[in-house]
Amino acid sequence: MEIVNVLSIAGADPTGGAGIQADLKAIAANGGYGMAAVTALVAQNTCGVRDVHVPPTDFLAAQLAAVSDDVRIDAVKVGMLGTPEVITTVAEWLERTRPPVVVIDPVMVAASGDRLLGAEAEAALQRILPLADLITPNLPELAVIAGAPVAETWDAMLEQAGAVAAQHGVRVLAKGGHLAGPSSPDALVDPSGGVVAFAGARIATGNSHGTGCSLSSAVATRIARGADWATGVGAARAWLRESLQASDALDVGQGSGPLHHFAGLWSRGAVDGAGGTASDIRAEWWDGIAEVRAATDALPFITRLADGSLPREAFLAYVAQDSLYLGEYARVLARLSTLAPDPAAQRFWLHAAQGALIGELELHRDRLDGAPIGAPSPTTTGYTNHLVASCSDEYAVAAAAALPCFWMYSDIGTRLFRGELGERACDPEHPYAEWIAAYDDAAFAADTESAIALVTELAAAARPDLRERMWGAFRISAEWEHDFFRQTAVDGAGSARSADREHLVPVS
Ligand SMILES: Nc1ncnc2c1ncn2[C@@H]1O[C@H](COP(=O)(O)OP(=O)(O)OP(=O)(O)O)[C@@H](O)[C@H]1O
Ligand SMILES: Cc1ncc(COP(=O)(O)O)c(N)n1
Repeated sequence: MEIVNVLSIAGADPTGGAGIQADLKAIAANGGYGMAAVTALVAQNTCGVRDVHVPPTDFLAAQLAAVSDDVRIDAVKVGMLGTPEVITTVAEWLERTRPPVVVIDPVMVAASGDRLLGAEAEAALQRILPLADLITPNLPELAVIAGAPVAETWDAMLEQAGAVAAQHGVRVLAKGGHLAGPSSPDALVDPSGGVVAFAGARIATGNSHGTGCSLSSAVATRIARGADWATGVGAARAWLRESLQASDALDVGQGSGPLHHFAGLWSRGAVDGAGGTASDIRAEWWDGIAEVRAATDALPFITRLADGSLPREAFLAYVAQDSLYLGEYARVLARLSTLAPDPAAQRFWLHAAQGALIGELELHRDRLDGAPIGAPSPTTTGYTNHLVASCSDEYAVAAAAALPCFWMYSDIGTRLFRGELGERACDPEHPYAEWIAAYDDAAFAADTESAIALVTELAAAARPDLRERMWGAFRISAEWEHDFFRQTAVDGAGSARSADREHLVPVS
């Protein structure tokens, strides 16, 4: 989905709880790109308003033109307007630019009781309201617009909202935050009289500075993203309630503190869980198994494969276990294909499963000449059991478990072929020259890159707990890769499990 651009036209709150500062946070938290043109600078904090400076309206007009001359605007939220001149400036700009979504929060009085709209501007407000798709008055603001006493009951609130909606031809979200009682319901009323009620228990907190600003920005963003009005208001309210519920976790000021705009996002992992990009994860995971890789390089099986001194029996024992392993690995890869959520990943794993089966057949037929393979060793069984068990977790974990087989094998194979693990490996007379050459398979290298990209992209998009399980499964598989190479490299000093020693050929 295209990221929507949402412009707030409102006053400023240097403590960040209301006005444009709250709007920008609310827009971001609800999935939009936030922009702000400032109508008034307000010297305020959580305890109250100290001073208001309204810059010349020419300058406001210049800000608005600077935005609309350059940027596609998907929605506008209008907050504090302050003076009749500001109202006229914004109204003229709205008439000229006709943004697709306009939400006006007719801010008049701060929660602290300080006026944010001059009495003389209340009349001018009537001019701008019809330019809105939705207005979001609280009860005192609704009363001023309706020219009636403040509604004290839900029914009175609905009646006033209905009258205002019909008079100005706009939807009205009448906010019940100021109603007495244990609930804080809102009502979305359209000009033809339709009402959608939103119930909600009142949240016990003294920190509700900026709820109105934040709600109207959230609704504008949700609508710009394609929600219908009832759904958009519902989603914005759900987010607001979550943020209000968490507001006591902040420690901002002595008075009525702000909402915790990002409480939900943070708890779902956007900050501490941010694990970086796929390429960060690639580097981190590869570094994370550096010790296992170094230990694998140093195994007698690898060093003696490289220098050509590996006994034939040990080599064949390895081939037999590898063949057994690949048969099971192919099943795991095929299972990954059935778990994959998209066709590209589904195809990739199926292709990899087929590659593993072909590898198994070739090993069996060409290297072992059809001789009996025997049973899987405890190490082979342990490794494949780990892969199978990972398939009982989420797809991403199973995919992470399958990765070291590609990655470590391809890495060792390439370095072996290039002589980086011993120059003798480059000698055409090397007893395993043909085997070593087969390691340098471009198609396997390409598949390895695809597997790394697939898994690290999954990890980058994963929730923190899932990413941690992925890393755990990956790390354990890397250990098994090491053990798998080690099992045929027993030097008689008990470096492998005794059961492995019994049916594998020691190298010494
Ligand atoms: N204590 C509360 N518990 C649950 N919801 C609340 C509470 N206070 C306000 N709300 C909700 O917050 C939104 C804003 O309502 P409110 O009536 O407070 O508007 P407002 O007065 O314009 O806000 P502001 O505090 O920014 O001036 C509404 O959706 C309302 O239902
Ligand atoms: C710039 C600006 N705009 C709006 C409000 C209203 O918010 P609240 O009623 O929560 O103080 C505010 N205090 N400051």
